[in-house]
Amino acid sequence: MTTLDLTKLPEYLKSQRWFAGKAWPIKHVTVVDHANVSAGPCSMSLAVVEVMYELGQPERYLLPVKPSVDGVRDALEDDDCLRALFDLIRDGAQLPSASGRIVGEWIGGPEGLLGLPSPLAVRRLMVEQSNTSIVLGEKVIVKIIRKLEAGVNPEHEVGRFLATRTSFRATPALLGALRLEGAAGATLALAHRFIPNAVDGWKYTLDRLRVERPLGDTFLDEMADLGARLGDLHRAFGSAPPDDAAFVPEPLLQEDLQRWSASIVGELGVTLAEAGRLHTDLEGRRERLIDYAKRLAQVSPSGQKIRIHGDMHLGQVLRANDQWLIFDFEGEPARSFTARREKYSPLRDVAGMLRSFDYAEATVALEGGAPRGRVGPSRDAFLEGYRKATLGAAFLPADAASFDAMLRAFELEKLLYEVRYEMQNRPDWVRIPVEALLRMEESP
Ligand SMILES: Nc1ncnc2c1ncn2[C@@H]1O[C@H](COP(=O)(O)OP(=O)(O)O)[C@@H](O)[C@H]1O
Ligand SMILES: O=P(O)(O)O[C@H]1O[C@H](CO)[C@@H](O[C@H]2O[C@H](CO)[C@@H](O)[C@H](O)[C@H]2O)[C@H](O)[C@H]1O
Repeated sequence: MTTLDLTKLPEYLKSQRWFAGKAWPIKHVTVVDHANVSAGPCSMSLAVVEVMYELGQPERYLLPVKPSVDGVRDALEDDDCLRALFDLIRDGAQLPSASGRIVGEWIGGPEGLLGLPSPLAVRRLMVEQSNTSIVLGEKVIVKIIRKLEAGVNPEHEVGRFLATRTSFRATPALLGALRLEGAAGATLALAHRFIPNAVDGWKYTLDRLRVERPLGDTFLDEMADLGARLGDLHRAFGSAPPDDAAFVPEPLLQEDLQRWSASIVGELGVTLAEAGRLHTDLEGRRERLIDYAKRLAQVSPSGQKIRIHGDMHLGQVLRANDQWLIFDFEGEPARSFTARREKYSPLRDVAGMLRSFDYAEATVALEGGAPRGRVGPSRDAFLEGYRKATLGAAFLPADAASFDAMLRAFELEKLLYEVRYEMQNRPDWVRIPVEALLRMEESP
């Protein structure tokens, strides 16, 4: 590639919202692969750059760039280039790159293209996100992934599995993807069906908590529905056939419970070491919390490990036409792709959503002193909906005591993740999971 001035890249990267390494001195940036795309008025290069830091692990980013007098210009500012990217996906195109190839994949069939206006109107999504999403013709949403990870992208893999191998439709359907194959291989972009007039579950719940005290029956019914949709999702994962090694359920073994328990104990150590200095009330509570994690290893194993959502919270569901849709199957951003693709107990997703109810209530309480202690019925309704939808499912633990001990341990695991996530990203919010940790310690 000739148009990319490498000396300008560190400064350029540091000015981008999606660049994760703003705090670290950059040693150098190299281009590890690139492909030139020329389509009508758009001429751009899809470059994969590797950022080496003075300290720490290197990171890779996708840079769709155009020639510019300043050295670098983001090609995603150009509507024609956004259309050209979508065309690569829709046409199942193949393009050579310097050391591999770019491959478009369309799984939406001819019906996925129905109603797409021509020319395609382009709208950028104005939300805080670590990728760049655009809406095309109000029918398709394309997420261009900025920070690239090695290995199989779970959102791509899960989207394809749900769309092609299951009847689960409570999700915006995956329509296609753009991949880079070769040594620097990665998923570069994903296209999903766009859901117009959708509100995300976090905003939806906050709005209800702000006006309804106590929460009304309609809201509780909606929470039961949400639990049922998560149950349906788990049933879809649990239905994977034996020829699908990445998805087929596996028996849950004692060693899984021991490994997960040990990992939570380890996370407890790391988290308390980091958070304990600022939140001294956490100090001295370690032993009781360790107990919750250790109880997981003592559960007698039953049920299965299946693929799960992995980062379930209210921001990962959409409310549209009085229905819930579950989306964003990326998993927890702090974990590697390999870790995010591991089969796990589905109760981990249930625990994630329960934590989100606590977050919602705490947020509204902080805004205006609305009373706490109102989300218990939502929690119960959600669990009831989940239990009904998964009655008799092979992936669930065989008895209620195991269900409760596992759920509690996974809530603790999520809480510890949240403490670390908030310390790094939103220090003002860290009190929410810290207080929940303290409450957990007090309960029987
Ligand atoms: N299929 C969709 N239909 C409508 N809105 C969507 C759809 N997918 C995502 N969104 C909106 O875009 C936002 C960002 O999408 P998301 O996939 O979470 O991106 P990121 O992984 O970069 O955070 C979501 O919070 C949601 O509001
Ligand atoms: O960016 P992602 O959506 O993949 O998830 C990360 O960020 C979430 C915050 O946006 C974080 O969720 C935590 O905060 C939510 C409220 O903003 C709350 O509903 C969740 O329960 C809480 O875990 C998520 O953990 C993190 O992975």
